[in-house]
Amino acid sequence: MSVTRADQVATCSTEELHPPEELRGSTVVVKYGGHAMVDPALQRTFARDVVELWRAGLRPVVVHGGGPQISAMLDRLGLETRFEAGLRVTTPETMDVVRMVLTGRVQRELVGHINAHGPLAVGMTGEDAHTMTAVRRPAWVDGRAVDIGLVGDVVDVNPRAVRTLLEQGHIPVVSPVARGEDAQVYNVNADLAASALAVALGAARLVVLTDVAGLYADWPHSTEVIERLTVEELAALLPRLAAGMLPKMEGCLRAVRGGVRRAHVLDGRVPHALLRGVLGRNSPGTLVLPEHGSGIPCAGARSA
Ligand SMILES: Nc1ncnc2c1ncn2[C@@H]1O[C@H](COP(=O)(O)OP(=O)(O)O)[C@@H](O)[C@H]1O
Ligand SMILES: CC(=O)N[C@@H](CCC(=O)OP(=O)(O)O)C(=O)O
Repeated sequence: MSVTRADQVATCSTEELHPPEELRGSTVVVKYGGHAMVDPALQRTFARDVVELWRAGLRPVVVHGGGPQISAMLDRLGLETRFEAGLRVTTPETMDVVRMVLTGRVQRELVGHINAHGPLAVGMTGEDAHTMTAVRRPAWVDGRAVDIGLVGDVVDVNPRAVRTLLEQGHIPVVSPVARGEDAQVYNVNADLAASALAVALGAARLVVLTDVAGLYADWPHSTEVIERLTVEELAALLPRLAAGMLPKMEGCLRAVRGGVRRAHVLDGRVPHALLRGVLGRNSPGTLVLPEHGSGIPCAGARSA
């Protein structure tokens, strides 16, 4: 599988990895998952890649996760961690911790790593300038709606603040917290927040960095990665997906259906996966494409 080839990007620069013409000036939304932030060195490499994309003339927007970091803090505080269908059951007490860890810690660290290269990154949350409006959502478990507390689904995005930052040459780093019409603050899954923002910004790409090589065709029994699939194929597969991949692939589906030209799930543990995924020609991972017939899930699978 192409993980070894992805490693080779460590030696590449944007001189060697030119953005395709159609990507110049385009917005690329990058979702950086908490599980991919495995060590500070990798986070610094990620930040450098984001800056390389910016230098190559693209307009990157980072939406970060932090699920494992939130769970670790809840554990330290003696609070329970529980997920339903890949979404955290969020009490008001949990919400305080979610907000504190995401915007007070994870976002600050990423902004710091990017700004080691210049005054580029500006951190914000979906609450700021009413960028994301959410409504309370249940989790669907075995066809049944389960109350999971203060979890929100983004129903409206006002991209003005993010656009202004992009126009001024900044790199927005967005925490997945949103405000409701009821002024309640909601915990939003980062994959779904990234997807909603990508659609509202008219992004050319949604890139999702996680801790696996892509969408496995038969997880957890095999590590065969589905290379590419269409939205129709993904919609058919979605009900069979397990937690973790469920919100991620739902986010990819919503993004491509909403006009994003491609969504790409990549292994964020591989150094420079982002640069290779956006600028390289034969990137590993799983691609979700709009056109019918551009991929067949299992026939397009390869082993990790
Ligand atoms: N079909 C699948 N293919 C790959 N990973 C899967 C699949 N189904 C469930 N998973 C799980 O989803 C996880 C990635 O989601 P998650 O833990 O939420 O990561 P992140 O922090 O990047 O959002 C993987 O580590 C794996 O355990
Ligand atoms: C509702 C919900 O589940 N929210 C997520 C928000 C963070 C997130 O999505 O982080 P990852 O991308 O690292 O999983 C949570 O509380 O964990």
